[in-house]
Amino acid sequence: MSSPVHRVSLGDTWSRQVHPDIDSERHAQSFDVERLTNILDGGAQNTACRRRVESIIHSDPEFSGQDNYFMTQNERYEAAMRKTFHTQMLIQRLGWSEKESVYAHRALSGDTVLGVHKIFLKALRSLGSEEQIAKWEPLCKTYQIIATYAQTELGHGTYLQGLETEATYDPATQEFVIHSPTITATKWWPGDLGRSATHALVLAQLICSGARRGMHGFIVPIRSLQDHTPLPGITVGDIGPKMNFDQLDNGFLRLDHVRVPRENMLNRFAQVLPDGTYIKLGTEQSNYLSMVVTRVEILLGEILPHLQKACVVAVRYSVIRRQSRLRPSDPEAKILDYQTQQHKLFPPLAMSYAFHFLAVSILEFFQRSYSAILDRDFSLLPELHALSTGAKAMMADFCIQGAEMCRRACGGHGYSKLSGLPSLVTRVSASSIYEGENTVLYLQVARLIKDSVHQLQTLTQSGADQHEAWNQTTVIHLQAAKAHCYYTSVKSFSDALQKLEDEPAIQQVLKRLCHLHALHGILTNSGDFLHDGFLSGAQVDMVRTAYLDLFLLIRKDAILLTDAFDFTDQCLHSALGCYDGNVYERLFQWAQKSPTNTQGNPAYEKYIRPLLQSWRSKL
Ligand SMILES: CCCCCCCCCC(=O)SCCNC(=O)CCNC(=O)[C@H](O)C(C)(C)COP(=O)(O)OP(=O)(O)OC[C@H]1O[C@@H](n2cnc3c(N)ncnc32)[C@H](O)[C@@H]1OP(=O)(O)O
Ligand SMILES: Cc1cc2nc3c(=O)[nH]c(=O)nc-3n(C[C@H](O)[C@H](O)[C@H](O)COP(=O)(O)OP(=O)(O)OC[C@H]3O[C@@H](n4cnc5c(N)ncnc54)[C@H](O)[C@@H]3O)c2cc1C
Repeated sequence: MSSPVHRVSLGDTWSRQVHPDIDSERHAQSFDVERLTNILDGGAQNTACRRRVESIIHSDPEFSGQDNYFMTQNERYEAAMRKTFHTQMLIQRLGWSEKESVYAHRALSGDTVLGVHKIFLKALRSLGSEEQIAKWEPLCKTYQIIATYAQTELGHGTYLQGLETEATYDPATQEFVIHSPTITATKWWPGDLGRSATHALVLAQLICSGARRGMHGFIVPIRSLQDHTPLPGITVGDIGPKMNFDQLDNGFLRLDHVRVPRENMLNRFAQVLPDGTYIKLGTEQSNYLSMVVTRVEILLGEILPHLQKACVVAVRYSVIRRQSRLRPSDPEAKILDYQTQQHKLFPPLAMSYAFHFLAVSILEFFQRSYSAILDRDFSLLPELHALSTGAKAMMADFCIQGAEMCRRACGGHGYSKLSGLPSLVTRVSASSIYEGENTVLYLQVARLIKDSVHQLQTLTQSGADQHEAWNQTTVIHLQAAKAHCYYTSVKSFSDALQKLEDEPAIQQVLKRLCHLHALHGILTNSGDFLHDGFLSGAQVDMVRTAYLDLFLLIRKDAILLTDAFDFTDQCLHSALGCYDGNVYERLFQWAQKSPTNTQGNPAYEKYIRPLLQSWRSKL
């Protein structure tokens, strides 16, 4: 079967010939892959639009990422900035919409920068007044300024009430004096801050009329728009090498009594009048809204694609890799035919779909409730906060675990950067931390849950201090929150399947994944189900049997289920995961490009040759 006509191949020697071992997996199609792709995209028009964008991106050498694996941090940053620049030029020249720029980001596998500039823009729209949006939004959208979101400090990331950066109002000049009073007040981590941003939304403790008013956002110029040098009172730089995100200049920022006009405090939910009078227009947590917005948006845009791509690479590789024999008389087996390999890969594959439908349902809830919240009707904010924090924590956890399982399922070649899997694992690993550390976010959800409350009440009634009682029950709260979040992922998957009545073949295939996802959740937590008598041992055995029986049905559709994500080979950037399955030829050819093979051996003359000769000196 030839590649689908829309597919943008790597265009190298092996793209023209599909390996028979993967070709055979695409012959007996039990469902229409193209229709499933359309469902994942939210409609056939979106699929067509996405592919047009991908075709433009992949046909332009400016966007090539083929040398990424061999680059230094500096080279990665410059290459990512080049792609970001050219993407912005394309958007301006072709008049691309927000949707098309999202598709461009996907095509480039997030190998761009200025992502936090977009977070600044969302925070401006959430926390800024209409006047402030009217002033700063055009400057942002046309990149007349480059902004970052500077909340986390060296000393605090989770506990926002502990942030030390101060914004003291001076009624004499109607300015805020923004200052980093201690070393731990240094802003630390904000993306695009280290070398790119000209402005920062600095989250600081507001002090006015002699009182501390909590965390508010202040737009602070940090670099000259003429020559990009730091402005007076600003110390700024890059925080150094990280586990991944090499292309991103996460930075540090110290402010030495930097003055900004009163109009630079984002004032949708609070105002400071010229005389310093503070007027609260929202709740204590209104200024936390920007984090809710980002948590909802990164589910589909940043976190989930890493798991989906890891599944595509590992499943495709698992029908090419043959190792050992199922029976002595058989040819070597495709490793995907081993039950243990299915046990490694099918739960993450099922999660890749479950989390897609969960994230879509949360995005829909967000779109229904956001405008009301902006109008200061906060009735839906607690639910939105609980949903977004729970989903972000759970999806981050399972995408990290699942991507790592996919990497380990590919043996030695999964350890090679050329597989694309180590980069997926180390990049998605950040998602358990950014936009809120997972444990802390789960505990935000746990406020909703019965058993843990019972324990809390027992402790409080026995005289324990309320805060100590909370701390002494947080492990059980965490378990309850995780169970609750997993349940919501099964429920939203099941609800989504109800809407597929007119696609029976797709509904049936996805129903198997939904059942697998649910049964996997029970099996990995069977102790809890046995503990409170919800299931007997015999019933857990039935769960295991049903779980393993599903493998046989899912196995025949596995390649098609990964094809449906419709990632291009360039986007996967993997010698193991290309559509055509020619793994070994690509691994060998890509390795030749490594500088270790093209720049000679610097150690030979200095060390290897003397070492090889050293025995002579003993004679
Ligand atoms: C290339 C792109 C790469 C991907 C993007 C990377 C970008 C990364 C950007 C960042 O990382 S920005 C920094 C993100 N930092 C955080 O998310 C900080 C996490 N910490 C918090 O969210 C809060 O400090 C925490 C919820 C942990 C505690 O809040 P509080 O210290 O105010 O105390 P508390 O837990 O008692 O919450 C007080 C009330 O606020 C409510 N609340 C807390 N957070 C809220 C929220 N976000 N929205 C609405 N309500 C919220 C909370 O439910 C509670 O309501 P109730 O009293 O009615 O129960
Ligand atoms: C790649 C990346 C990009 C980032 N980008 C940005 C950005 O653009 N802008 C920005 O402002 N920040 C950014 N951050 C910072 C990020 O938001 C913080 O690191 C995150 O909020 C966690 O805070 P922390 O690092 O201080 O960890 P801590 O809060 O110190 O957490 C450390 C440990 O303490 C535990 N802990 C903390 N509080 C509690 C509690 N109340 N109860 C129980 N346990 C607790 C946590 O569970 C965790 O195990 C980024 C971080 C990364 C890794």
